[in-house]
Amino acid sequence: MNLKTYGYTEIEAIPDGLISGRVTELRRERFTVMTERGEVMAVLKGAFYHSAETRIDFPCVGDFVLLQYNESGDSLIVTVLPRRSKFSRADYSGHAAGYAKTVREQVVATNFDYVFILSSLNWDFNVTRIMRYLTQARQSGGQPVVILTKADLVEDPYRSLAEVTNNIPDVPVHAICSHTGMGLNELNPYLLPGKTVVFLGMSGVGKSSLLNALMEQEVMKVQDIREVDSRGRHTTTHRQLFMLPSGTMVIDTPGMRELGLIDADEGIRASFTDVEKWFSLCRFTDCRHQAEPGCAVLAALADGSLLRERWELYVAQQHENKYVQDKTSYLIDKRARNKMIAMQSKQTKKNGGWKK
Ligand SMILES: Nc1nc2c(ncn2[C@@H]2O[C@H](COP(=O)(O)OP(=O)(O)OP(=O)(O)O)[C@@H](O)[C@H]2O)c(=O)[nH]1
Ligand SMILES: [Zn+2]
Repeated sequence: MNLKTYGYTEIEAIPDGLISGRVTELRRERFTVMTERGEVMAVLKGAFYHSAETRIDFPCVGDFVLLQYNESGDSLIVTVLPRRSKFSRADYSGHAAGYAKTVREQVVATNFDYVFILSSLNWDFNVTRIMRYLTQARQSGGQPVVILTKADLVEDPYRSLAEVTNNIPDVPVHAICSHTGMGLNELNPYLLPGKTVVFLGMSGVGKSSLLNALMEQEVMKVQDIREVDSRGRHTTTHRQLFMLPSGTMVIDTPGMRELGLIDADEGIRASFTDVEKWFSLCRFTDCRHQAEPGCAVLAALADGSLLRERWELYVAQQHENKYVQDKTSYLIDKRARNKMIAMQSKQTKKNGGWKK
């Protein structure tokens, strides 16, 4: 096995006794690592737990690492090599978002080349949301590509496609259908050997379906969603870095999926300083900029110093933000609930199982 297949570029010198590898899976504290000697199981060297300042320093799926190879047991990961791109999410450690004492950063995927921003062409289609993801994608260090899914569900996918292109002319946009294979060949230029892709997008947009289509087999269970409310359910297999027949890798971690819901508040703020600067000039500090007397926003709109389209885009983004936040807290609650169920069933097992 040549690790170059996995996108590895040699660093200057690997210290004696160590070999390099790429993390393909992470379950609790155990790692599956692809190395030149094949796939190995590994754990972190103890020093990690003492020296790592935050969880950012811990390896995650996609990372290139150096490890002490162990023929008869778990190998030991000693170093994480520098990352060229990464996605991280806030780690609320099981607390509700508002109550978490310390929100730590947790890295969920690294060393990818492309970020496929998936957005469904069904009724849920929303350019503003795509732009939010774009902000996130750009911050990650990967190259964004917008993919409009479920092209079979609309009469004219190219109208929406044009709408996206008009708003973000510098990013490639493709319309696809994972069921019929329509448009999939347009993705070939990105799907090169040794390259790595991550998918970013709301639950139910068709990430699993696209992965299955590209794998040319079902590796990820797709469950029916009700198109009415677009809520999808997925059962993730445990593999997290997939090797496509084309030699391209796709990283699909649970964390990456949650990221599809996380608030890109900062990104929005940074791109709307021209709008938010008016807020401090309103007479009331809690001004909602709707009909309040002395509202600087309304005045700026009236005299043209703030463009109406700009204001509407801002309001739309805020709206979307709220929706995403609600969905995020739903997920956090769900995670906490699952944890509790797991703990309870562990306890039940300890006590000799369910009484018949
Ligand atoms: N009509 C149509 N439906 C699709 C297409 N791709 C996916 N779907 C459907 O959309 C639903 C959700 O698809 P998934 O692939 O599970 O979506 P996901 O993004 O993985 O969702 P999560 O696992 O919740 O993150 C399923 O019912 C799919 O059959 C498509 O190209 N056309
Ligand atoms: Zn105001």
